[in-house]
Amino acid sequence: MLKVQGLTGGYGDSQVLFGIDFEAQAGQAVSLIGRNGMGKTTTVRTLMGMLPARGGSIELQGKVLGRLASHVVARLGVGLVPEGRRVFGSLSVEENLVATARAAEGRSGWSLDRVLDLFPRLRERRRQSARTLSGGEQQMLAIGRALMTNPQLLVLDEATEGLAPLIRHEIWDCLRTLKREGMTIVVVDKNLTEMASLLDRHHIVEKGRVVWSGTPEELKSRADLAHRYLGI
Ligand SMILES: Nc1ncnc2c1ncn2[C@@H]1O[C@H](COP(=O)(O)OP(=O)(O)OP(=O)(O)O)[C@@H](O)[C@H]1O
Repeated sequence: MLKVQGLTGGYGDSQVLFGIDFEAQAGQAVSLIGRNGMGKTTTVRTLMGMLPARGGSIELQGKVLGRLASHVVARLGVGLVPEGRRVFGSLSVEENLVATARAAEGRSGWSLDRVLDLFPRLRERRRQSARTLSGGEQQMLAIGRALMTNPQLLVLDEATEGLAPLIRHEIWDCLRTLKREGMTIVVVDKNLTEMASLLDRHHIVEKGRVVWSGTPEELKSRADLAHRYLGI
């Protein structure tokens, strides 16, 4: 479904990615983990076409991305839940969701009703402006908004950052539901224990490269890796 090989990139003169390799099979959930500043968000931005890939390749269902504009990447079926949520504060919950809606081509897709079924809290607050929502509710809205684009691949950058444990659990539950329904998911996150039951594979990013990949069980048995690359 998604295959990233030897991806290089960065900002202006500063190279951040030195050869990122990872893949997600259809229906799998995988992570990019690693300490701050190692290139996870830069990988996500490059994947989404927000930064140009300088070298290497990104393939989504056999189509080559990497030099496509972000709206084209979105149209090809990649939904982003960006770091910092970025909901439209002055719009209502419902307006935020409808703003990104795009019909699924030939698939039974996400509708406003289906997103509000997934997040009953958003249904209760559908007429409220997004800025009046709690952080957790804004995160749900950011996920709902990405779903409204009817993605085949959902990419979440620090979706649980700064949220209370109960809300984090709701978000992980929702991602498990989406995975059961066949969604392919890439998450950047720090909560290794909470992610374990969702993920098929972790990828550790260190200085712009994927230096290790394996299952959550394998990572758990390698205290040396957690210490060396994750600072725990
Ligand atoms: N807009 C930018 N312009 C220039 N350099 C940037 C920009 N954004 C990030 N960087 C640099 O790129 C490097 C990788 O940052 P990135 O945000 O990808 O790290 P990360 O692994 O996602 O960590 P974090 O958890 O802190 O977001 C860092 O050295 C950072 O300072």
